[in-house]
Amino acid sequence: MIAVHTDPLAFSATECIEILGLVASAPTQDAGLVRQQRDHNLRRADLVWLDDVPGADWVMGRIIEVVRRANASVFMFDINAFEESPQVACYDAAREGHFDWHSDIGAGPLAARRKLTMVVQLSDPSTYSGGELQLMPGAGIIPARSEQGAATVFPGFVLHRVTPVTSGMRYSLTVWAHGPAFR
Ligand SMILES: O=C(O)CCC(=O)C(=O)O
Ligand SMILES: [Fe+2]
Repeated sequence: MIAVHTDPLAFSATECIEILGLVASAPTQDAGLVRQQRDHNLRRADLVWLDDVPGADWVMGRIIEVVRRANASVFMFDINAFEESPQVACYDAAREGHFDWHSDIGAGPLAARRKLTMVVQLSDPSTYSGGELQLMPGAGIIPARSEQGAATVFPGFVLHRVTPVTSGMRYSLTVWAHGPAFR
């Protein structure tokens, strides 16, 4: 099975800039983990839930299209819903923004139903350093593509992390697709 799929043109640079503009005026909340635990050693990022952002409906439409395409061509998982709001995270060098190794499938009622994760790179990679999304589907580490608008899609059980941002700010959009348990 291919464990990590990239759609390099999921969003255009212009669209990413538009999303960042919408999010800039929305209130943030300190990023929690699955089940709302907060462990700053594991994750440091500010979060905006896209469902709370006026004018962002079109983003969900695109997300559904990109995830459906990736699932139909690569994963063929049984997926039936997007049950959590997409989130935009900001990892800031001033806070050593990062997210240590984790998988996205958790014990909560929603997190337990996560099947696919999609992460979209919203920032121009020339505007920050560090902040690399890395995946470990097997023994080795696979770096995600970092181009603005590129989407990385992977099963929610795959270990991944974001290395500390050392300069600038990195914004990402994360969404989960849900369905019945793997079997
Ligand atoms: O920001 C990223 O690249 C990854 C975010 C992530 O892993 C998560 O929200 O679970
Ligand atoms: Fe994650």
